Amino acid sequence: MDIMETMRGRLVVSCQAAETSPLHATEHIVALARAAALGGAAGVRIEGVRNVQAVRGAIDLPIIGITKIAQPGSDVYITPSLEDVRSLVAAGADVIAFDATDRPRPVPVADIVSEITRLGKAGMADVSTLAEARQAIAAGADFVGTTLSGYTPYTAGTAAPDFALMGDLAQAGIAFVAEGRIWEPEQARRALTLGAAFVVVGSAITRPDEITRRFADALAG
Ligand SMILES: CC(=O)N[C@H](C=O)[C@@H](O)[C@H](O)[C@H](O)COP(=O)(O)O
Repeated sequence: MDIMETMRGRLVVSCQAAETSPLHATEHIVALARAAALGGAAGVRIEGVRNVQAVRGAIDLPIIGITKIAQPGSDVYITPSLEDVRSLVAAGADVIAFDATDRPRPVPVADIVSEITRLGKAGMADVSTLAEARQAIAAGADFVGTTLSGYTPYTAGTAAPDFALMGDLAQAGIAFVAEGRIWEPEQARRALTLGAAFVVVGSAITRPDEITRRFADALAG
């Protein structure tokens, strides 16, 4: 079956850990991915070539692969280069996600998309606005993710999750994935009713430090 169809209407879990997290090591990322698979995830989103390779060897689910590499003179850090695309594909990623925001970037979106297509993989454009989504689809991306809403200067402070953007994407007929700042199962369900192909949840499932802080802050009043 088409890789996208296996994830349609279902949950994909982003298994990532910041460099400062006690879960940063590859073995922990693999454990998080295994736990996601046990819990019923239809796919995982994994950062880093080494992590993608290790998770590929551990579970059978589709992998959305990304790198996060800071770029000099640019705020774009999700799969910024053609080399990142090639390494992620070689490591076993099924879908390559990349930053498609309208910010200065080392490599044009169209070139990233061409490389993903050349390698026979699906391209997921992480965007923050409807205009960026239109541009990414015009450049050949297979679908977009709402991943970066709230993270560009021009979307800072938007409601989380960005249901308005999801509604706009649906109305424009753009294939989209709901990702970013989803903390409740009810929000994930609502994203599907708005037309999301599938829903990606990260922090609320795989970042125990942030989950702890949420409870601790609630008690601190
Ligand atoms: C903005 C950015 O860099 N987002 C990253 C993209 O891969 C991850 O840090 C997020 O955890 C992921 O998108 C899932 O979102 P959330 O953790 O909010 O469920």
